[in-house]
Amino acid sequence: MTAHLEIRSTHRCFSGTQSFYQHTSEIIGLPMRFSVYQPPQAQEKKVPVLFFLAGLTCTEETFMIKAGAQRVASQLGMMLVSMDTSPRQTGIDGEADDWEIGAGAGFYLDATETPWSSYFRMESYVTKELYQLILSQFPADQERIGIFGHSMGGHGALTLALRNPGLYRSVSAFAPIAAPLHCPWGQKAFHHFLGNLPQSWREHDATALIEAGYQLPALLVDQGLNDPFLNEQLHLDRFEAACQLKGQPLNLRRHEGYDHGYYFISTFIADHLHHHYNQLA
Ligand SMILES: N[C@@H](CCC(=O)N[C@@H](CS)C(=O)NCC(=O)O)C(=O)O
Repeated sequence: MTAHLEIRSTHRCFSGTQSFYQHTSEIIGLPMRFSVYQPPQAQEKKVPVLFFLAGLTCTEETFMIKAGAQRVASQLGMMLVSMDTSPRQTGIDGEADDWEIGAGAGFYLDATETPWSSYFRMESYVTKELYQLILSQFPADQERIGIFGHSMGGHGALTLALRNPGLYRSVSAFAPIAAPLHCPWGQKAFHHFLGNLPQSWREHDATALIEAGYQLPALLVDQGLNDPFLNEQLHLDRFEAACQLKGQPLNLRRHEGYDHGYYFISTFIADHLHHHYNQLA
């Protein structure tokens, strides 16, 4: 069955097309929004696809507006897909009251705890429904699909790729929440969404998954050293140590002076697109 897509807006961009969509998600049970950049090459053939998972407080627009990724995506012929960071207007009490949990903060996992479990199923949404929708309704090359993300979305990119071997053939991250078991953002999200089950927390922690023997394609991770969240929330040192221990290839680049935001991301976005392009070749 072909899902009905409402086109909210569409724009010519670097000879390709930037569009914003809404559809009724079967997995979430509510309308969801996502965005797609189709490079000019997509008019003639199937192209590689990169899913970008954004961070706390972001929407399906943030990456497309702020990262400046379309110029290089147009040159390389890569499709870009981004999605909202959570279900919205679920009716769950207090859903939008706290920017660290709930609306804008779905953490790319399937909640098992009430009341969140009724709607907050971002892992299944991203890895199953949206993935299949992009393959079935866009000129996407199913052999060349990658994933990347920022902060909460960096955590999402790493964990979804780790938990679904073979689904994404290239992976990278900007300032990811790399060991959520050990930081306030992660502990709060896991407590609300997964309850107090230590094993299920470990199954959504990139560092713990690497320690448990899960593997990824060669990784690129960029991190600003002027990022106010680095020490308390991101814990890249733990992730780096796990990768070294397990022989996981990791190119972790630490950049003096850069902070957590999209000025940092836009500076290094071209390197990420080239990383994915080469991995997917
Ligand atoms: N709202 C938070 C900041 C949240 C934040 O930094 N979000 C990051 C992702 S974790 C982001 O990408 N924000 C959107 C933006 O920079 O445009 C605060 O005021 O401290």
